[in-house]
Amino acid sequence: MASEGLTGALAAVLAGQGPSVQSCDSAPAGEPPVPVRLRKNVCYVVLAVFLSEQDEVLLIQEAKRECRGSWYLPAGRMEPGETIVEALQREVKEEAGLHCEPETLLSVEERGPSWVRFVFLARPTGGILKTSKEADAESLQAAWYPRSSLPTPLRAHDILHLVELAAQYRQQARHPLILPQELPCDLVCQRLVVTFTSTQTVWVLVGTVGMPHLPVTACGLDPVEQRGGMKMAILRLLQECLTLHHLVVEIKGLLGLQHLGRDHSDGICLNVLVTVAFRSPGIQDEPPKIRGENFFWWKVTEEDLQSQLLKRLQGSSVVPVNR
Ligand SMILES: C[C@@](O)(CCOP(=O)(O)OP(=O)(O)O)CC(=O)O
Ligand SMILES: [Mg+2]
Repeated sequence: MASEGLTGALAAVLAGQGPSVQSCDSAPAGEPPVPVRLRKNVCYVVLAVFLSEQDEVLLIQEAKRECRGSWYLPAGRMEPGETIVEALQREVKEEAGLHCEPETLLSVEERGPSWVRFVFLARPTGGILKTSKEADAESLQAAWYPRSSLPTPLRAHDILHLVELAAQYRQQARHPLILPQELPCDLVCQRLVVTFTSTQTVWVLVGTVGMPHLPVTACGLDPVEQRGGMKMAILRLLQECLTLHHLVVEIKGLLGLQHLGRDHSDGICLNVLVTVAFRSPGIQDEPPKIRGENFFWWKVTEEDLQSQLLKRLQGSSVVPVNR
């Protein structure tokens, strides 16, 4: 992929899209990564934050034995064969009685590659709010509560931060609207936009195996990568080409997310913005040296692309992961 191909791929990723994953530049040592299968070796969860113009939050009252009567945001585990948005709409309909449309990803949480939760800001588009008369195994009821006085008990307090994220996003959108791109993927993997910046110049790490491309790292489902979280796969790829001990690596967050779900393609590709910088202060005009032939630094010279990338970097204009 000559520079115009790379330019197109980077522009697509910055727009929340991106090419489908053809291969990986880094994978866990040993066995080739096993294809992911929902409800077998990976669990994906969807969760919706509805925040009305009156600053009210939609909560559901849980019916499950282990948390019966407690309140939570509409959320649930994805089922095989559905897209992420279909899962969100199904869970909201089952638990709150409403039809909805997602507005944007607000956050992605992961406890290693086998458990990933997609948090959306969403808006109701119809349906009838579920009352206690329609209580069933999915939920006892749903109700709107002022954000300043949510009901108790809550199933878990992790939703308080998510409600806050929604309120902040409504107040000032820190990133563009980002929704999953429906593209098939067999693995849990991450496409990296690894950047090095120096006085308004930005370089991006490019993989050279095959056509030049934005590098992709496969996440392992083994206990080591589970414990370390998805950042392990990013650090593994960077260690293969950079001397990390004199660099600071920061995983900024998501630019996009690719998943299909239909036709047994349960994998996901997270498009992740990463920065590398030298630990020692002082202006370093050139990016760190790359070991081997499998990667190079591509100086982004196309003006519009460079300014888009610098803007995203300076504003941390990404979907937070585990934050
Ligand atoms: C897993 C949660 O994020 C909540 C969503 O899972 P549910 O227990 O509500 O699953 P469903 O029965 O499919 O609705 C809570 C957690 O501890 O992660
Ligand atoms: Mg649920």
